[in-house]
Amino acid sequence: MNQLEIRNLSKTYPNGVKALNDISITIQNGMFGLLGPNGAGKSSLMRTLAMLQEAGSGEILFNGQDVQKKPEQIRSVLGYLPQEFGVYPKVSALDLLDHIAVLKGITDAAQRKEQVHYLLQQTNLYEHRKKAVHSYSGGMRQRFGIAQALLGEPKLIIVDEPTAGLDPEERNRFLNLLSEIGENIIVILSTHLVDDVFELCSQMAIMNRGQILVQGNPAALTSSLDGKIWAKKVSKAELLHFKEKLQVISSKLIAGETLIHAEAKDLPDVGFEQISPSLEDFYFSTLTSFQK
Ligand SMILES: Nc1ncnc2c1ncn2[C@@H]1O[C@H](COP(=O)(O)OP(=O)(O)OP(=O)(O)O)[C@@H](O)[C@H]1O
Repeated sequence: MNQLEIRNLSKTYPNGVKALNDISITIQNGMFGLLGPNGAGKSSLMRTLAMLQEAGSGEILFNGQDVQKKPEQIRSVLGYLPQEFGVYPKVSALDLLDHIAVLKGITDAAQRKEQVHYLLQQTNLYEHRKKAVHSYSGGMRQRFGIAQALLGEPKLIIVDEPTAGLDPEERNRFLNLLSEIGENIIVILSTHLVDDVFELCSQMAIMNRGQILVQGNPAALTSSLDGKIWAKKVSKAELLHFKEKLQVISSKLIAGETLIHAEAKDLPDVGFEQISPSLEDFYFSTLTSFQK
């Protein structure tokens, strides 16, 4: 079992933005989802864990080893798929993967060939291996991103917003691939897509303004709201009224009508219907109570 321990991690950028504010969390094998709105600090945490930037203070331990004191030890067991993978040169997936494998220190040619071929197959890119990566679709590029992150058999994979811009079929294929990988290593998935976390992750945390607000198992966190979520379709005027009067956690336009979800122990008002909570309700409930 691998273990990543983050202790009292803080990071302030030179412009004064405190992107990480005393974060402590322990993560073990499996898929770990990190949810939070734009600007919450997810990417800052991912980049710090991937050792692309230094933390201001705090400790990161991987399997008991202090990562910041011995960065080369974690680099050798780390795979990282950034939010934007940059521009690909006009070379084939096969050649590019082979080249990245060399950079990752896999110097034995036979071993490299075996790993590159295996990963192209695992990510369903084998038949497209001779095509240039820059000609790939968004989903294929993301799968290529995972193939390169998996080179060197890492024990920790960090994936930042991987399904943004993918169509539903490509998204499914990508998520299935991630969940296969997540069985034996730690996979940290940073996203603002609540569904991705619910479908895939056994553990999760919600982050906002540089802090971890809550962590746990997605289904258990969701059921902590059992009996407390109420829904009603409302007009614009009613929306304002209810926002003042009740703990409205979300409002959504559905087929031209506004559907609100409110959190309350008992029936909040006439016309509200009790519904089973979703992880999205838990997410909005957490963010709403934090903002108050
Ligand atoms: N290099 C930087 N210099 C200064 N401020 C930064 C830098 N990178 C991020 N920030 C700021 O730090 C805060 C956290 O940003 P971060 O990108 O980590 O959030 P995020 O949760 O990943 O958001 P998003 O989903 O939009 O990527 C934001 O206020 C952002 O503007």
